[in-house]
Amino acid sequence: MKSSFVVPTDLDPVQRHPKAAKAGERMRMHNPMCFGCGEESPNGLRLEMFAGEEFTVDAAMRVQTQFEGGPGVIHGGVLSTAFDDVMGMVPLLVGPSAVTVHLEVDYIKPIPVETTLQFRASLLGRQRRKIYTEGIAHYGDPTQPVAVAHGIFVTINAREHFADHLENSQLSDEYKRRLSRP
Ligand SMILES: CCCCCCCCCCCC(=O)SCCNC(=O)CCNC(=O)[C@H](O)C(C)(C)COP(=O)(O)OP(=O)(O)OC[C@H]1O[C@@H](n2cnc3c(N)ncnc32)[C@H](O)[C@@H]1OP(=O)(O)O
Repeated sequence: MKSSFVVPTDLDPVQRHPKAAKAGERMRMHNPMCFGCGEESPNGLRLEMFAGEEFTVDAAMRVQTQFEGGPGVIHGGVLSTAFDDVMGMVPLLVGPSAVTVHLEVDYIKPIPVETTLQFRASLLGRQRRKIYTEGIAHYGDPTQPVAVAHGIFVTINAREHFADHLENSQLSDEYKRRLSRP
């Protein structure tokens, strides 16, 4: 079944945040311990994200043998994790931190292990705190996606949102210093 994801028509205007990464620049990790993009996450995907033109984010992921789900092909949950993280960087082009409230994936073709997937995430629109995004994954030809995802991210006040959970972070001391309540 194809996606039933609906973007509202009464969207708010958006502008690229003046401090957002420029096209071609690597985007900053939101958390070094993030399973998706954190450079210090011991077993994470370690995705490197690059800002694209307008409101797009690009990333590549080698499908390691340990990502196997069905015999010889990627696990669907690993793919959705990658989508979540790549699309989760789109709000940072607009400005605010945001977290996933809705994520859906259409799996179009089996994706063999030991291939390299290219991701492109795009902003579909913003309405109040909701940021609507789309992601595609392909092997090199964006017109032939092997999977397509849609996600809604809701902006948060990171200091408040994570305040009760900092103790659990693998970087708890660092976060308590940066984000704890005054
Ligand atoms: C250090 C830097 C870190 C930076 C952090 C960067 C992280 C990126 C990492 C990757 C992303 C993740 O994995 S994030 C991890 C997974 N996600 C989460 O843990 C989020 C859990 N959910 C929540 O905590 C909560 O639902 C919040 C805070 C997001 C929203 O709650 P709230 O503040 O009470 O707001 P609420 O009124 O409910 O919702 C606001 C608007 O969103 C809509 N909305 C809410 N849920 C949904 C939904 N499922 N589908 C559609 N729409 C929804 C509401 O209708 C409303 O629209 P309207 O009334 O305006 O029409």
